[in-house]
Amino acid sequence: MTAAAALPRPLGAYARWRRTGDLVFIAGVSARLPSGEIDGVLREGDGVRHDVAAQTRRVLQTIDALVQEAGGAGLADCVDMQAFLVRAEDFATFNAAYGAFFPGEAPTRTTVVVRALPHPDMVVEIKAVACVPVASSQ
Ligand SMILES: O=C(O)C/C=C/C(=O)C(=O)O
Repeated sequence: MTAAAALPRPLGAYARWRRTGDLVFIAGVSARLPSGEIDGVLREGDGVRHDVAAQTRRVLQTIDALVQEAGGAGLADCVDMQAFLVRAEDFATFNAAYGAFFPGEAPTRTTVVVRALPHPDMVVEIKAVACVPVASSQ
């Protein structure tokens, strides 16, 4: 399976990524799977629990694949991230899951808490900017 086939489709009229010069802009990514299901959603009886660590890992794996689709190496090319959380109390868990992906130099990052994301089962979304020199992506 190619990386492109394993990626979720956009939910609307936007590109998953766009390049301008050496910069690749990655549209906001959630834990949505190519099947349309959302990772990290645990149904328990009548209730539902959202695993922010699982969602964060899935989001970063998807960003990694998108950077590769754009011709880059993956997450290591990311220079900036903006993260959106639905619950401020998820920050520590989110931060730990996120940090495991960047043991060395990390991108700049801004995290904000929002009232809601496009689907009620999404608790984290991240958008990214990667630097992928044109010469290295051809
Ligand atoms: O791709 C996702 O699952 C996240 C969705 C984002 C949007 O639809 C959007 O930011 O407009």
